[in-house]
Amino acid sequence: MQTKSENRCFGGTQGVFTHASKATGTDMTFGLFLPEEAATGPVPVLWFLSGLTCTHENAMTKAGAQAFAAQQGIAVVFPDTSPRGDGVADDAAFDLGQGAGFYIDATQAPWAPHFSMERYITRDLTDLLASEFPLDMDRQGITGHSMGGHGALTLAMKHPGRFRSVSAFSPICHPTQSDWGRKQFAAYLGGDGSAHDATLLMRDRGFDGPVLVDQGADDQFYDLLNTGDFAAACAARRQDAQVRLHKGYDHSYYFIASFMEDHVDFHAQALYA
Ligand SMILES: N[C@@H](CCC(=O)N[C@@H](CSC=O)C(=O)NCC(=O)O)C(=O)O
Repeated sequence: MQTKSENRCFGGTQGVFTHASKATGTDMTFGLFLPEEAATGPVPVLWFLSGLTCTHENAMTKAGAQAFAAQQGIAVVFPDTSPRGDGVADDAAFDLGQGAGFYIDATQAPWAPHFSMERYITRDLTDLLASEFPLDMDRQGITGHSMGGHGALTLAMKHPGRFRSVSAFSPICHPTQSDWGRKQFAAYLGGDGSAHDATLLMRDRGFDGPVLVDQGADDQFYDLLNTGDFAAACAARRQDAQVRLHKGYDHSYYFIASFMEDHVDFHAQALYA
């Protein structure tokens, strides 16, 4: 692992690191905010999975999570959204290929050799964080935005027992019924992505912990997200969940930053219970 940068931030440190990943077969970059408390012992960790076109940097610099994470004594990890590089497959469209890994493991050419983002997050980066940083991996929460909200909800339900709490900002909630999902599952998996659909996972499995979803009512991508389907699946399952619609807010990081405090506090409540 290589340290790319470290900056003092709200009494803690915002770092950026690169490491070789077996899952992707590439070097990967991530950001990690460590609060002051990490100097004296392991702290809980909150994952932030970013959306289409993002690197590790968007949420790290625009979401405003560090101030609230510092107040709660929680670390925040900001992974990249896909493998990258000249030898890695890509597509001209912004919603496929580099910057659009969808947090699944591709099985189809040309994506399969490098696009294993579920394995990257849940094995490689998890193992690295546990071995290199003062993090309490028994206390993990996960959140994300849009494609990253899909990643947070689906990884939480597909890996029971790993995350104590899950939240999402403007998540892609029902990708098998959306152009943000069908196209990518067809390319990466060669077909149906039902096993990676938050609404279907909620209907069939649910989550053993609290769920929080925030959605802007004036989101320009609203029709691609299907928030109502996820809310209905939560209701049918009687899931411990809040799904909130906020008038006037769009899909941007201004929306995320506006509700970040609520999300960090929501996770802190579960992580310190
Ligand atoms: N370029 C695209 C829109 C891309 C976009 O809005 N990406 C969002 C995530 S969308 C779902 O995953 C994002 O987070 N962008 C980065 C940012 O810093 O805002 C288009 O033109 O439609």
